[in-house]
Parts: sequence; structure tokens; C-alpha cells
Amino acid sequence: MTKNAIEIRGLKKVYGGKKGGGKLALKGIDLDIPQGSMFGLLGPNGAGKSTTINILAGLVNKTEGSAKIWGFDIDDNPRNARANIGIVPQELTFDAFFTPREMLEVQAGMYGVKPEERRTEELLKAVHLFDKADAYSRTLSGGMKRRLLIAKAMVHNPPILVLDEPTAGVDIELRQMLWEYVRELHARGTTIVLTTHYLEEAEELCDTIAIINHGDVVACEPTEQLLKRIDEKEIVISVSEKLTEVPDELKPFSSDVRGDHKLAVQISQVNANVGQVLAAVQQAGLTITDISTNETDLEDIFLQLTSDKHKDAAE
Ligand SMILES: Nc1ncnc2c1ncn2[C@@H]1O[C@H](COP(=O)(O)OP(=O)(O)OP(=O)(O)O)[C@@H](O)[C@H]1O
Repeated sequence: MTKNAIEIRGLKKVYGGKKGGGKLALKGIDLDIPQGSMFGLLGPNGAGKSTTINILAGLVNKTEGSAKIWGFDIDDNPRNARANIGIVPQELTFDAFFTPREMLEVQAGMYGVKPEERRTEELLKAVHLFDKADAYSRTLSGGMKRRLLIAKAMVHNPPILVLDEPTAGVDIELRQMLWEYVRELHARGTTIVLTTHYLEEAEELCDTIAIINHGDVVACEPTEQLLKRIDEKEIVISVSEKLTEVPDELKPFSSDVRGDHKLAVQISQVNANVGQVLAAVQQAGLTITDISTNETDLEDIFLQLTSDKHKDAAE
């Protein structure tokens, strides 16, 4: 058995445009999602997250490349591949005339789960919908529908649960409840993959984060490691002297001259601290007139990771 719950190699997707001019949504990505991980697939709108998930779910046909789910190739062994994954889609799609209980029973039937092995009531209780078991699905709130979709994805007890943007339109209280259940599943050994465009969400929940942007994986590393990069700050130091180039004393830092009187220096916990930078400025004989800092946000990280300098490191 492979140690990866999901293994993606050279996965490419072009939407439409059989005669050329289609939309390149995935550029041939590689991605390993370790068994037992809580994995975040992070990226801005249109990055290619849903396309990746939908290919794994068998809802979108890939253009090139391969994917294995729990060791089963999605082309060679689609039944086994699908049996090992549960997917909670982004869209809340329902047959409004089924009750939650019926919906889970039908889904279990579709996966060939024998009646005596079904866990309909257990699942409804787990997602706090037992009291709605026999209500029409159309009467459920958005949050209830989302929870029902999680229960639906788990009817065949798959070792991998994928949640595509699970908190879109979900209030804070419900979000906590949802995460509580997801954490519980994870503690019981389920590999969890969630897509989000909120860094905070991935940061709070995931042990590993991959960042996807314009159809490319631009980073994939343990959350802690990634956050160190995000810890990066830019200090802008204004000086009275006119600057034409970065003084020698500041060359060990990643720095550049902005205008006639400003130096911008990038620092992170791992390479320097503010004190060292200020000491270097003074050693250079410059007179500081002002200092400001810019925290790096996710948008900056995307920009950094997609620039050529960082691209090599990420690959
Ligand atoms: N059915 C489709 N036909 C044509 N283009 C599509 C289709 N589905 C997605 N795309 C395009 O492919 C790219 C990737 O979309 P995808 O939905 O995978 O991104 P995403 O990261 O999931 O974004 P979001 O966070 O908005 O869901 C986007 O440019 C999108 O417009």
C-alpha cells in the first residue's frame, strides 16, 4: 500500500477548445497527499482547485496526466478509486424531495453498502441533523445542507474525505461545528483534504498546505514551514542622505533602493531581525528619518512564489 492517499502526476486540464484556444486550467501538476494528513489546497478564485477535485471525483475528464486514489489509478481502476474517496462538492445540489435519511440510504445503495452495514443514523447524529432526518431537504438551511453533504460523502466510510470550499456561506458557529466533526474524522484516521481561499482556515486546520495559482502548484510544504515564509516583512527605511545604490552594509539582506531616500529590506524570522537591519543602516553612516513595515499577506506570497526566483525553490 502506498503511503500517499492521493498521488497526482502531470495532471493537465484544458476546458473546451478541441480545435485550440481552450482554457488551460491545470498546467500539468504533481501533488502527493500523505495518508492521515489534514491537507489544505489553497489558492485564489480560478486557480484550479475545483478542477483538481472534480477530476478525482470523476466529474471532469483530465486532458493529460494521472491520479491515484489510495493506490488505485482513476483510469485503470475507477471503481476502487471512487470507493476510497468521499467528496463534498462546492455547490449545494440536492434532490429537494428526498429527506436526509432517504438521501443517505440512496447514496449508500449506490455505493453497494449492505443495509445492515449502513450508518445512516450515526451519520445524521454526527452532523447534528438527526432531528431533521425525515424533513424534506428543501426545508433545510444552507448550513444544514452543507452538513448533510458531508454525511452523504461519508456513507461508504471512505479513508479520504475531500471538502471543496466547505465554509462558503457558512456562519461562524456552524463552521466550528463542521470543523469539530472533520477533526473527529481525522482523529479516527480519515485523510482530510480541503480547498479554501482563506489562509487562516488552512492555517488553523491543516498540517500541510499546497498553494495552487494559475493552474500550477507553487508551494507544497508543512504549514509551519510555509508560515515562516509568510512571516516575511518588508521594512522601508527613509534616510536623509540621497541613495543611488544599496550600501555594502545592507547587501547581505534582500534589499533595494526606492526613490532617492528609501531603502526597502525584506526580513523573515529565519534570516534576520529588525535590529540587525537598523544596525547595518547605521554602520553605513545613514541617518534614519522614518521607518515603516509591511506585513506579507497571502497575495504577496502568491506573487513571490510565482516570480521566477521563487519558482525554482518551490519545484
Ligand atoms: N466548465 C468549465 N469550462 C471552461 N472553463 C472552466 C470550467 N470550469 C472551470 N473553468 C476555468 O478553469 C479555471 C480553474 O477553475 P477552478 O474552478 O478549478 O478554480 P478554483 O481554484 O476552484 O476557483 P474557485 O475558488 O473560484 O472555485 C478558471 O479559469 C475557470 O474559469
